[in-house]
Amino acid sequence: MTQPIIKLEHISKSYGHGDGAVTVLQDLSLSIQQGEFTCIWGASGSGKSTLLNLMGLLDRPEQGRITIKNEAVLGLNDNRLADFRSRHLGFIFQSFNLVPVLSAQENTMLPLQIRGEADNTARRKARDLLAELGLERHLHKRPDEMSGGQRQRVAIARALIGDPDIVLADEPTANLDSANSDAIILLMQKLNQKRKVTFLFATHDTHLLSYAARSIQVRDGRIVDDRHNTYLREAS
Ligand SMILES: Nc1ncnc2c1ncn2[C@@H]1O[C@H](COP(=O)(O)OP(=O)(O)OP(=O)(O)O)[C@@H](O)[C@H]1O
Repeated sequence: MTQPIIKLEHISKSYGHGDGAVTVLQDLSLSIQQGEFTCIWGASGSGKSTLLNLMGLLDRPEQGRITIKNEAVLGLNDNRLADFRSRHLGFIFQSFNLVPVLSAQENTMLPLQIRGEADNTARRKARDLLAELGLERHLHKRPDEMSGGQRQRVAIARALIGDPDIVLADEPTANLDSANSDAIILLMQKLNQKRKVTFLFATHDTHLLSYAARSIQVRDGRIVDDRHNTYLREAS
């Protein structure tokens, strides 16, 4: 088997200090292969967001090793960590996290502008990607002029615009109705297959498990089940 794109080894994470400390993840180890489409699921409070935040380098564990793309990332200082994150990782959040005063196109091009890419190149790439996601008629709309499903598509475009190796999505469908939830997961699945981007999404919605090639169940900060899905639901 090839080297995993993400490797967590004996990770522990707690919040708070002293007597008030709560251990959320305990001695957790996990490997994700390049190109996998994985769902992390479990009840509210089981530790899914904490796990995703550690893999996304948004937080650090007290113990353990994290290796992403062969880099021992916990050894990086904050600047190099931020640089690694912007080059290799994309994020999608349940509340979309779009900038309210910017259009769909401007929201999408933001990560490229932060990287210093020329404005007209960033604008063109954002337009092409939004068109690929079916939003060609909404380029100039602000988030409050779009539906929840459309906003989440813009958020997906923003996560993908920088060509990340890995996209991490925390409850990406929590604010969507069930038809839009299915459509968003199918879109992520299609992008995973077409672009070979590694996708991980966290959910408490077991209905979405059938779309994931691999599902990992977390309970009380531990992995209690990890399986590959042989009857994958795909777009027809
Ligand atoms: N910043 C924090 N400070 C203190 N406790 C926290 C913090 N973040 C999370 N926790 C606690 O850690 C545990 C795991 O939380 P986490 O958000 O990872 O779970 P989750 O499975 O993603 O839940 P949800 O589906 O509700 O988002 C919970 O008991 C939560 O209360």
